[in-house]
Amino acid sequence: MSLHARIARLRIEGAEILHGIDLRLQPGAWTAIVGPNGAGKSSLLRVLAGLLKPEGEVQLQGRALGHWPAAERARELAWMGPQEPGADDLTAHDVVMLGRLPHRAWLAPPSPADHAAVEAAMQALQCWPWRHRRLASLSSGERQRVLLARVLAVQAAVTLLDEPLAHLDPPHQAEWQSGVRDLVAQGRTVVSVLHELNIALAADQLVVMDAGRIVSHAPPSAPESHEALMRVFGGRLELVPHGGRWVVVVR
Ligand SMILES: Nc1ncnc2c1ncn2[C@@H]1O[C@H](COP(=O)(O)OP(=O)(O)OP(=O)(O)O)[C@@H](O)[C@H]1O
Repeated sequence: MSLHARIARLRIEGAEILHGIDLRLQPGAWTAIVGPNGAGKSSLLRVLAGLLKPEGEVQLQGRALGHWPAAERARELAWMGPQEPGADDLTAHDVVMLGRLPHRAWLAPPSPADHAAVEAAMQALQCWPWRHRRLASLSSGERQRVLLARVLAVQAAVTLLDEPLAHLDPPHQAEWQSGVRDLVAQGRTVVSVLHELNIALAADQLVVMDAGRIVSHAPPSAPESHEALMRVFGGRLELVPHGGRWVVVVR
């Protein structure tokens, strides 16, 4: 499903945060958004999710976000924010089931399909064994995996993730990456804001932001992407080939 943002500007409390953005996301692919602190990555993701209103328009499958019926849009476009407050008293299973709300009729109990989606998402994020534990009792990384399972359970065409790897240890970061690959293989579109540049370099498309603008949008292997990374991070990076791909070394 296509997602296209044309943003003349985004203002928050009088400050202009984003300027002159025209972003057409590749459907059925994984796009990583990177850039220095304060570049506007989270703001852009929130605009894509319809949570912030810019001067401009975001179109999902050719239709402005505001013209989508809310439930239908919530089934097609899922969003997970950074450090989302979870409902601490709910069990992990109940939290993931919240991801199925857009699929359920008002006050209807979960269907077999809802239960299956929740179990599949929790198995994929390796949090099924502690499905009966309360969110408050989990470690930061375990909690993050539950919140990721919740967004996965939506089974949306487009999934937007803001810093999904926060608190995840390297093996779970690698698991997350292969989970994204599975989603993309099913034709889903994934967009993630990442600070982990070496994982971002494994995406299909890399969007580099700086000072409220997109300065590059290209495959991670493209010279344009490398030049942009070097520029926005102040030349503190070195990109080196390793095992058939590029990795970042911080100097
Ligand atoms: N409510 C607000 N009021 C004023 N300025 C804001 C507000 N929200 C964000 N900003 C500013 O907008 C700019 C972009 O913020 P944003 O969170 O989108 O950046 P980011 O690239 O995600 O940063 P980080 O990597 O630090 O998470 C920052 O300078 C931030 O201070």
